Amino acid sequence: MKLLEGKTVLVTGASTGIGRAAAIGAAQHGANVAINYANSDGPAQSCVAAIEALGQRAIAVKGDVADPQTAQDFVARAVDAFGKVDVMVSNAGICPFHAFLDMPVDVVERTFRVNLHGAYFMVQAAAQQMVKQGHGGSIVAVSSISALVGGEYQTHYTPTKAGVHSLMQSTAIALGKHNIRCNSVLPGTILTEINKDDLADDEKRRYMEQRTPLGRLGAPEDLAGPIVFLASDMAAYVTGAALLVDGGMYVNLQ
Ligand SMILES: NC(=O)C1=CN([C@@H]2O[C@H](COP(=O)(O)OP(=O)(O)OC[C@H]3O[C@@H](n4cnc5c(N)ncnc54)[C@H](O)[C@@H]3O)[C@@H](O)[C@H]2O)C=CC1
Ligand SMILES: C[C@H](O)[C@@H]1OC(=O)[C@H](O)[C@@H]1O
Repeated sequence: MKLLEGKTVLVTGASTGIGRAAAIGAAQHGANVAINYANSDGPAQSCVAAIEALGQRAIAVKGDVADPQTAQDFVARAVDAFGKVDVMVSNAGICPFHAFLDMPVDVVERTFRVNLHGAYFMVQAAAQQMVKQGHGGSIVAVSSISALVGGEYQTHYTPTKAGVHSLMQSTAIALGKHNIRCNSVLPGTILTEINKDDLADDEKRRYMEQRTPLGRLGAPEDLAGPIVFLASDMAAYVTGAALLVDGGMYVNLQ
């Protein structure tokens, strides 16, 4: 069964990792997909090609989500290409691991701007378009297990993920009257570019694996199903929710 047949899905930060898996997962479920990306064109074009190989349409739009204008441009380009916006997956994020006491100001500010401001303006731009269209929509934000627990080298990052989770709770209220649902996914530790260096430390990686009741760290594709579900009408009465996708890591105290 295809859960997103005929829908237009937008995904930010979709040239790699969880965003790419979500974009391809949406296409596997019948959606046309617009992806936002920040850096090199090659990975974004590869994602577009993977979607087209599934028989769906795709566009890639370059832009830094920290700039509010990027959100307006991304939504406008998606509407030009596909006529509407049904789903926004706000995924783009950074996590430059760093100790707290000597954290550089520019690292804090950039992390806040990309992860939290970026999500805010993307969600707002998508919601403005959905309200104009008048037939509801679904917004899924990629928050984190880090919205619920801390990290010694993530003092600038975990507040942004708590903020994204909180943003979905408040926008669920603000947008419910328009039948726009807002939910977040809270991934645990997923093997992607964002933590490649951090998990190159074998001891740390083994520790994280051992903390996970399912016995392995996650793959980007582990997020595709939960994101597609929340985006789809299968979740028609789900809004303001946060879905942990962490192999059980959060509940594993001892
Ligand atoms: N990998 C993990 O263990 C977890 C990741 N997350 C979140 O998942 C999301 C995706 O990250 P991953 O797939 O893991 O890593 P990733 O590094 O593969 O993906 C992040 C994407 O965001 C893009 N991006 C970064 N800054 C951007 C900007 N200013 N404008 C537009 N795009 C930008 C990157 O180019 C990249 O494609 C992030 O929000 C991250 O915080 C949440 C929990 C766990
Ligand atoms: C980047 C980290 O490995 C990852 O990011 C998160 O949000 C998780 O909590 C992991 O720490």
